[in-house]
Amino acid sequence: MSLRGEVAQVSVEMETKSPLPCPNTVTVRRNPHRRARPTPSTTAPQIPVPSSSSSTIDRDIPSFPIQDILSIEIPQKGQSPTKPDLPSSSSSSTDAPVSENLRVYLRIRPLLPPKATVRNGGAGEQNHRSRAKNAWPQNLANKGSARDKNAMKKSGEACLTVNDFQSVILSPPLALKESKRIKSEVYGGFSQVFPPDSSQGEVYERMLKPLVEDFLKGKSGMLAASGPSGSGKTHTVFGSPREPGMVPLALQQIFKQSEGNNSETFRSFSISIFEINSERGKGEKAYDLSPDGTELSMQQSTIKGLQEVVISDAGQGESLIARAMLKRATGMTNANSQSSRSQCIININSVVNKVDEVGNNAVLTIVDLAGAEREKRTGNQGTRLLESNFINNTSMVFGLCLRSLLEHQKNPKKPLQKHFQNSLLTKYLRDYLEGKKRMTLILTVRAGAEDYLDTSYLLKQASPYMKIKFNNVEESSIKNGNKRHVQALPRVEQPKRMKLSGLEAQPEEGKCIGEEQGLSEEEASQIFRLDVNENATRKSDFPGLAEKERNHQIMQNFTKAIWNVLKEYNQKLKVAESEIQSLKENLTNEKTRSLELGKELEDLKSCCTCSKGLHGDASLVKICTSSESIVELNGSNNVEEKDVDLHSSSLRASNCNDTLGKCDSCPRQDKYVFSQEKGGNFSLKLSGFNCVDNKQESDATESSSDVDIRNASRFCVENCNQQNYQVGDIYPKIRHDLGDLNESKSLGVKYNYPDANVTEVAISYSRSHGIVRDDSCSSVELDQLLTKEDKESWDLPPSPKEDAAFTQARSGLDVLDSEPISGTPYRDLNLEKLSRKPLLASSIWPRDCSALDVEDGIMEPVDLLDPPQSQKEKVTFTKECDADVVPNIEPRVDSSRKLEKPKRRLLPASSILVRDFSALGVVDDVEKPKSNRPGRKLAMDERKTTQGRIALLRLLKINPPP
Ligand SMILES: Nc1ncnc2c1ncn2[C@@H]1O[C@H](COP(=O)(O)OP(=O)(O)OP(=O)(O)O)[C@@H](O)[C@H]1O
Repeated sequence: MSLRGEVAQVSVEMETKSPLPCPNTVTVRRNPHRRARPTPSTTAPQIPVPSSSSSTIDRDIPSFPIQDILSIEIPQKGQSPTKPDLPSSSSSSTDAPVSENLRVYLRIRPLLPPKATVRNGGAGEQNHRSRAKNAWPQNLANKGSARDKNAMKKSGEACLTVNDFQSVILSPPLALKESKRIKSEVYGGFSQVFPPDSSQGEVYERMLKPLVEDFLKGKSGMLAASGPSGSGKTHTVFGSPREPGMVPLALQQIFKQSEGNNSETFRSFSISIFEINSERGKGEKAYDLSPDGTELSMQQSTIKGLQEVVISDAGQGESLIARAMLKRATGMTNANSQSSRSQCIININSVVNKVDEVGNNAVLTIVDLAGAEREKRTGNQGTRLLESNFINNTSMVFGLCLRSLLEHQKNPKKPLQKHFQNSLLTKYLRDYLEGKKRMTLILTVRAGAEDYLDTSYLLKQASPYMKIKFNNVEESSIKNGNKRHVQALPRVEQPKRMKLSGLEAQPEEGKCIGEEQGLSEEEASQIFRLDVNENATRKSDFPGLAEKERNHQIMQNFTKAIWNVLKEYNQKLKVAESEIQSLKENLTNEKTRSLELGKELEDLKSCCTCSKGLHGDASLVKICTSSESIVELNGSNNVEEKDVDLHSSSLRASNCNDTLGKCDSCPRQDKYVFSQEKGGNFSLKLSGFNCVDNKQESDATESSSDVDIRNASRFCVENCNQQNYQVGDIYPKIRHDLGDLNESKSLGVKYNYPDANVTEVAISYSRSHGIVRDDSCSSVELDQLLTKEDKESWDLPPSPKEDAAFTQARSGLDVLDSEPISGTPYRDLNLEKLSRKPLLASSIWPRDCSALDVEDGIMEPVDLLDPPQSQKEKVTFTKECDADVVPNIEPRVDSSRKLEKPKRRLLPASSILVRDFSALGVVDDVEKPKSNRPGRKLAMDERKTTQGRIALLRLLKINPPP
């Protein structure tokens, strides 16, 4: 086809397909076989396209980001091509919210350390070389193919090369290329890519200067540096003395520019700087890095207690920053010898005070994020690893917030996730992360082959961020004259403003605040004075700020004072608590002690009352004698003391738990039965005694209540051991003629109550008539009470244990008084009176005999088993009368009991009996043996020979009977 023919065809096609008028000039390609790319625009920037000669190099590049390139804002004529998207704050004059894209910058850290650079022939030369090495496509476009190959060889060391001022090419290392077939990728859309040889000044000019300019116009903004560990974030933000970073450069510009401002406008600046870190990975904490900084707290998105230090020139600001950097948490890792372990936030605050109106506050925030770390790369372990987790987590949350914002902006139906809640940093930067305020990101990367993974991850993660838009509410508010934005700055707690009118106002203010805080006037004024002094030392050229600062200090001092007061109270409270605790313990101890004492008392009482012998709580009732005799009640205080008619009376007591009973089985009513009733009462019934002697039963039974025991060798008192009741002591009323009773004495007989643990002992015997004892008493127990001689003389089975056993048994005896062999002497004792006064157990023989007094004609008791030493008369009597009968027991006197001297005590019958006998001097009459064993009788006779008898025997020897 001829050229003319081609042109004609094109013309026809255009006429038929396009309704638009035909352009004046039409370019027709000579080579029709090649598809022409759509021409975006005649004014499109000259995008350098790699020539075909570089096809071998770009073989692996998957696709050229043509769409991204096409979406780039086309710079207007005259605009610097290196600033394609620099914001123009004055561009928008409408009242609608200013919407702009998030600016993302990329800075590549040089591969070689700066020192090496210097050694290799100077920074300028090296920078040139570095640029030549990495800045693509300039290298390829400008140099020859041989040099290109060389460059590529060298670039084998680097994974990242600059594609153009807005894009980079990420090439995997050879190993990965071959094994995983990973291809090179182009990442574009950056606001600006800073090649490794970019200076700090360049970066500042392109990246931060526009923000600072806006800041000076009252617009807040934020720059955040993000990237892997050791990629140069801190270097970019703070720099070094030789290469000052963004913050110092910004400060310089701020003060330089504000100097030339309108004199009507007072502008003051302050700096606050703090860090957020996590000690050992546990929780996040914020610390103020300013000179007097302490730990900070955060409420919602507001940091509380953060100090704002007023600065009047850049130098002040720089030195403040330098000091803060010394306080910042850093650590050594394989990736960075001085790796930041915290997120650092610097706020440069600007307060504009115009003469007639309150100006707009603006904040320029610069954030140096701690770099994301891979364990393999950093070699972190232990605490460092925990810190890494915190750092990575914060980076992740930061990224999630931006992603969520992007998705929400793409599809407004998708709710904006509240990822910001997951870290302090994102909480603090909430407004920025929710697209309400302008934000700028700078990504720093290392271009080394070993950094491929880190770099790739960062680029992949960050490349969508560029599409995020900010609806700059703040800016539109300013334009509308709306001052709400001042409140919209949540970062630093605004101190309360206070109105002052000269010096006179000072004490008033102090007082007022004191009242407010609940402090005394003196304290308040003192604090206020302190505050004023402190304030006075501060350099402040700006009255508004000075006032603000002063008020802030006042509040701070008050807070401290209150804190101290609270601390003191807290300490006092603790002391009081500990005192209460100790008192409680004492109380518990005392209670326990009193319980124990109570128990002891109970035990003692029960011991004293011998109540155990009768079913637990039951009282022991002792009957000593017949209707004329004494009724003694042992034990329970609940026993109502009454006059007792032994034949019909009953004693009542509460607390008796056992079943009452009556000894119905007893055939005779001459026995005293102690029994208990159901319902807690007990009663004492006089039922007489059922005293029978095995051999003289008939005599005993027939003799009714008057038992003549003269012929009885043994009297057995029947123990009515019915099921639920016990016979207490049963003492037969033994009536005998005094003259018939030659010798008698009382001993204890051990009663063994089967249902009770305690035994009671009461024995009465008359030498001449035998023994009165309980049938139920085991022979062993009885044996323990009696001596061998007794047994022999009384015809009892011999005991293997003899005296020792007796002594042993004696020690545990609870003894009831023995029944006296009553007779005339009894009547001498004013029995009527005695019978109306029952004795307590403690006064009963043998335990308390020693304590008995002789009063009202009552004879003193003689404890035959344990005679008191003081009573010689009785002891003597016993010896004289019963030297061979009475068990050889050493008298034992309980000294503790001696102390108690009851006034009037009832005498045990036994003692009376003994006394009576001693008085009667009836020794010889004992010679009438009642034993039914002749041999024994003889032996006794031999032993008990009296003088009369000896004389009689002599006579018989001299004159033997025929
Ligand atoms: N553009 C640069 N030019 C020269 N030196 C640089 C550059 N970027 C970084 N460095 C040097 O690299 C080292 C590590 O940089 P820097 O501490 O800023 O890394 P970082 O990203 O802050 O690391 P981290 O997250 O662990 O704190 C420093 O010694 C710094 O001087």
